[in-house]
Amino acid sequence: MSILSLNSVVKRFGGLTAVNKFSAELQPGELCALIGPNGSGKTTIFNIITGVYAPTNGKVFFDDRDISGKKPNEIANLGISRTFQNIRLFKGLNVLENVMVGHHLRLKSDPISAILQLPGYMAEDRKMHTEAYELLESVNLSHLADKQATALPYGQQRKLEIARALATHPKLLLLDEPAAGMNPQEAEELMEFILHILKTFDLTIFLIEHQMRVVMGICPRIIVIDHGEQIAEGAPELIQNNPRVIEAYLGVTENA
Ligand SMILES: Nc1ncnc2c1ncn2[C@@H]1O[C@H](COP(=O)(O)OP(=O)(O)OP(=O)(O)O)[C@@H](O)[C@H]1O
Repeated sequence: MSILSLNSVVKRFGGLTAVNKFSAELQPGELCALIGPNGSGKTTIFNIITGVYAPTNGKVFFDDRDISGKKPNEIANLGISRTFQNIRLFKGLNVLENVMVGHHLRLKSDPISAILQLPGYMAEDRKMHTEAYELLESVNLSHLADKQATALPYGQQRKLEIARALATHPKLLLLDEPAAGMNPQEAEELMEFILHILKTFDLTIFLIEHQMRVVMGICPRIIVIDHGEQIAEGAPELIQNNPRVIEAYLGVTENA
């Protein structure tokens, strides 16, 4: 049974069709890439999966449940988490606190309990603190727990963003260009990091990435989109040699 299923999804912005009858299935535990030229509709697909946009047509199923057009917080609560193209860490918070913000999404106590620091809230807060630290340990970032998040080297900030997304205990993690702006050494470390969290957290990962070295290096399956339509799907060697892909994408924008 697939964990994510997109059935003939269409998204129009006025006269522009950003996504056109796009269908795809992800199996539990998969690491699958979504690639395509700039403006081909990749982020729009992530925005539809996470409820930022409702599809104009078509359906999205997660864990066999129809999530098309549901609100972002409902979808996050069902177990989908994401990172963004641009880093969105909280300035003024340290590394541990940034992860705790992710944990806060799962808090059961109401805001009044938090303001009055009632025992129930305090116990939850302590638990969250411990969990956030354990999460940092499991991704080898705990030595940075008290550092200002935005003062970290670029590659570490990217990892921290992913760690924060994991704090909500997602089943499906969407990574939007995690290697953007990374040098080869940082990209190499990111690849190891992604493989590590895939195993450790029992995840399914859907990854948008322009760095072909990263995509071809770690993703057993790749979906290619052009002008909002799926043009190819398969293992890296098949994708690399697919004439439609070469014409649409690889020959034009490959920057790895
Ligand atoms: N909110 C919006 N309103 C109008 N047009 C939009 C909106 N969001 C995206 N688009 C358009 O939809 C098309 C697909 O954009 P999208 O950002 O999904 O592409 P992408 O493949 O993620 O591109 P990139 O690789 O450059 O990030 C583009 O033509 C874009 O300009």
